[in-house]
Amino acid sequence: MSRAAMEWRVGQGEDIHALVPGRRLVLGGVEIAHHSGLLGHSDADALLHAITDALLGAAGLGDIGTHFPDTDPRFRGADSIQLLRAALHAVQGRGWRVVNVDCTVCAQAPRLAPYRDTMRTAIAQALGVESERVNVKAKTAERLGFVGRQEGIATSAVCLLQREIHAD
Ligand SMILES: Nc1ccn([C@@H]2O[C@H](COP(=O)(O)O)[C@@H](O)[C@H]2O)c(=O)n1
Ligand SMILES: C[C@@]1(CO)OP(=O)(O)OP(=O)(O)OC[C@H]1O
Repeated sequence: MSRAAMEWRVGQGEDIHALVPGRRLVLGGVEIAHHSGLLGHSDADALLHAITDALLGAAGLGDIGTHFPDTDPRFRGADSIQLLRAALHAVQGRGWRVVNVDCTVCAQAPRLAPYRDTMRTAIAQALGVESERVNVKAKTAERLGFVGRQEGIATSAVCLLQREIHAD
């Protein structure tokens, strides 16, 4: 008879994109009203990219650029929710389920607090988990550095995965 036990893995992700006029600002799968948006090959959703890397990292599956290269025209203008779902599919294929995700957006502006619950819901839906397993935080950079000058936005995320292992 085999005995079931659990194993856990933690993963971490980060991302930085430049803020430029004439682009949409999309964070956590949510479009945010602002005079500038993030520059990138995809929709440049830096929050979802950090979460995608955290998931892939926890499962030992490399990083977002390996799975979705920015030289591939299929990902030009891509909806990062779809990239996150594809990464989740790969992670789930190895038997992992998401325990929780915590993430931070470092942006001098705009104020993100009004969007936090919508982002949380969108991320949880993409991951197929209850919203209470996802947490979204926002920080300014106290006007310091490239984030403080509103030249870019930086993000970070951690993710915990869990799976059953069978010991004979
Ligand atoms: N873009 C942002 C940045 C911050 N917030 C909220 O303000 C709080 C204080 O931020 P500090 O950087 O001064 O520590 C932070 O905890 C967030 O709730 C925000 O909404 N949008
Ligand atoms: C998402 C991808 C693919 O379109 O491109 P970007 O939107 O430029 O994002 P980045 O975080 O620089 O790298 C991951 C990519 O390969």
